[in-house]
Amino acid sequence: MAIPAGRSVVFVTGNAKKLEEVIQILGDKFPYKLVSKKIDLPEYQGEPDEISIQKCKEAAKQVDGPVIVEDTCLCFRAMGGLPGPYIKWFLDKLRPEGLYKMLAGFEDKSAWALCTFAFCPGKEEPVQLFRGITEGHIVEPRGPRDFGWDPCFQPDGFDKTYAELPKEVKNTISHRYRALAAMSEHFSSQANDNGMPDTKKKKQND
Ligand SMILES: O=c1nc[nH]c2c1ncn2[C@H]1C[C@H](O)[C@@H](COP(=O)(O)OP(=O)(O)OP(=O)(O)O)O1
Ligand SMILES: [Mg+2]
Repeated sequence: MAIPAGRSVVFVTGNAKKLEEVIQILGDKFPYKLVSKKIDLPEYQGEPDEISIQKCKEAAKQVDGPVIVEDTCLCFRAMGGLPGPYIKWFLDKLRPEGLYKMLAGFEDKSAWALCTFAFCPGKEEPVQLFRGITEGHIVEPRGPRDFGWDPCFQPDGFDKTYAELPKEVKNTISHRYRALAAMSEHFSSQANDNGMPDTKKKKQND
């Protein structure tokens, strides 16, 4: 579903750190103006895709226009993917230390972070999903405490936790970066199809 180029899209989130990363990652790569709106949407239950669709439909209803929402899961392999979408409550009660201790009885400390962006052009319209996954391990917390479970997630290929990594590094390998790359790519090619200049096509025709 296309929206006219130059139009704005509302990113609905109650999480200021999420918003900060989205702005840093997108830079000027996104063809629409992103306007943020702080609404604490309900924490739905179910499979990640279904949660993101419900969350996005509710946002579109409240905003009554094009919206984007995002939902983040932290999934422990030894626990069949849990806490997954319920990580917010686990983090809230257990802090990163407790998340690490949850895996004490398991040899497998591997985990993946899943980010799902959902876009809906307006209420009663279908929702489109864009996903990003980063694999890693749950470790004893290290690094600054300014963003959620970052201190206890160490992405594969690094000896630092998300919290210890410079923001510029996290933002080029993260679950959020990957999901945003998929979404940006989709909208950029769509913007091109809608008459915006496409340098590649032009060159081929020259
Ligand atoms: O990159 C991240 N690094 C560390 N922690 C993170 C990250 N991304 C989300 N988080 C935390 C926030 C919340 O405790 C839970 C996801 O829950 P989630 O519902 O997606 O976020 P939220 O309720 O804070 O904001 P929103 O209003 O967009 O739903 O994991
Ligand atoms: Mg939430």
